[in-house]
Amino acid sequence: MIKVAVCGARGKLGSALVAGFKASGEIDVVAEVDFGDDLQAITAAGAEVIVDVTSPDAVMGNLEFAVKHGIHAVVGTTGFDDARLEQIRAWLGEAPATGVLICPNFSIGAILMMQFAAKAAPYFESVEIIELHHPTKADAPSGTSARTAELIAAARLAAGTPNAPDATSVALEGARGAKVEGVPVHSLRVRGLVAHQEVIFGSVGETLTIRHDSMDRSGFAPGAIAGIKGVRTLRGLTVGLENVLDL
Ligand SMILES: NC(=O)C1=CN([C@@H]2O[C@H](COP(=O)(O)OP(=O)(O)OC[C@H]3O[C@@H](n4cnc5c(N)ncnc54)[C@H](OP(=O)(O)O)[C@@H]3O)[C@@H](O)[C@H]2O)C=CC1
Ligand SMILES: O=C(O)C1=N[C@H](C(=O)O)C[C@H](O)C1
Repeated sequence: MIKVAVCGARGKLGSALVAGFKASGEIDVVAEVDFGDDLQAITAAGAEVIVDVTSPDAVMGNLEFAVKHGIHAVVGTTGFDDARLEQIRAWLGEAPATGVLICPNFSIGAILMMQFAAKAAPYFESVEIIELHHPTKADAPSGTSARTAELIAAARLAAGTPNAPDATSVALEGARGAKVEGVPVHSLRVRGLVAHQEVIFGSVGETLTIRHDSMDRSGFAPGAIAGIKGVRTLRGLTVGLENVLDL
């Protein structure tokens, strides 16, 4: 049994993960921490790994605590940028035996969707992403869509794929989405949705749409467990659950 503390344990994702971890028989949830709770509960319980699923406002403080105490961290919280990643690397420089694994998406299906999108990316002229989420989400675009755009852009750059055609010369602000590494990302926030994404590719005469749907947050638990197992062998900062999966 791996001793795990969950930060954000009473949230939508956190409560689903705690239930999944307890049902797995592989994870011992030794601390369930939420807003206002003392982080010392994590060290007192002897946690080997912290799973952070809080908010963009809270996650950096929790990670600083984890790294300072030499506790590995698996991060489901989104809203990261280069400056935040650089800060985490700096903390980890002082804790060379500790690993932090940032997972913009824990769902195995979403990881495969991103991999398939990266594979398809050089073969089409156009690519745009639509991400659809519940309206209580803090960050836009989603961490998954930003990561997908980065993977697509890297694959197109490596293959020498030209920029996508776009004749737009007059547009309302936001009409063409947010550009992440040059890939337009369109964010929808709709009551009733959980987490969904479409990557739409096109060339003359054909399109390819790759879609993933999270219907229930229980679907995030198996990937989070793989992250917990994997992070114990990692050192430093790793971005992407695919790095600990045998895909
Ligand atoms: N990687 C993945 O696969 C997924 C990632 N996410 C990401 O996970 C994060 C959480 O999402 P979701 O569960 O929907 O959000 P919720 O708001 O439902 O849950 C967040 C929880 O964290 C608590 N919290 C806030 N600050 C702290 C703190 N300092 N210490 C401990 N707990 C704190 C909140 O408390 P309070 O409500 O009192 O503020 C709340 O209970 C988001 O960043 C989201 O994008 C979500 C789903 C999947
Ligand atoms: O906030 C959510 O709900 C989700 N957040 C993650 C993201 O920003 O990509 C993962 C998933 O899409 C659910």
